[in-house]
Amino acid sequence: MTTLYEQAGGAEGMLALSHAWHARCLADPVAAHPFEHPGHPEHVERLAAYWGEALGGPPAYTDGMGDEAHVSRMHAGEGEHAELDRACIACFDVAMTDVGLTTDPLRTELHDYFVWSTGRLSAHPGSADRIADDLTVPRWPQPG
Ligand code: HEM
Repeated sequence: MTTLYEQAGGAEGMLALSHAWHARCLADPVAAHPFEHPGHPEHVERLAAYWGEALGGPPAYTDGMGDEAHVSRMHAGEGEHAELDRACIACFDVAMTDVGLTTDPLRTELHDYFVWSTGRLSAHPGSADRIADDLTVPRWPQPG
């Protein structure tokens, strides 16, 4: 079976989508602020590696960049932010169009992955204290 990673253009496709999402967030009045502070200089590349791994590509993220506990903790403790989540999801949909991911079922699969992940990463609004060390990068589609 061809993975979503391959269908979306492999490493190059992930990088293009990550760039497009980041640019769309920065241009959005609601989604911009988390990304305006100076962050990791290779944020876009790291995000692309993570998405690729989650969508069936090689373990480019966990092979030296980080792990799921790190990603979960990075997004935890920010309080409730449903409006921000909706804005980031809308930016993701526009970013897919920007990079030519316009056909179904691929587009819907990627959208569903992003919505699901946003929900998971918003699950610890209070603090990162209860996030375990041994989490694995969740794959999409989920088995079963
Ligand atoms: C409401 C939506 C989201 C917001 C506001 C958000 C915000 C952020 C911020 C501020 C960073 C740090 C950027 C930097 O270092 O410059 C980050 C990093 C990251 N985010 Fe998100 N994020 C969101 C959704 C997601 C989703 C849905 C995923 C995965 C499917 C994800 C995966 C990651 C990864 C892998 C990193 C990089 C970790 C590293 O540097 O090792 N994020 N995010």
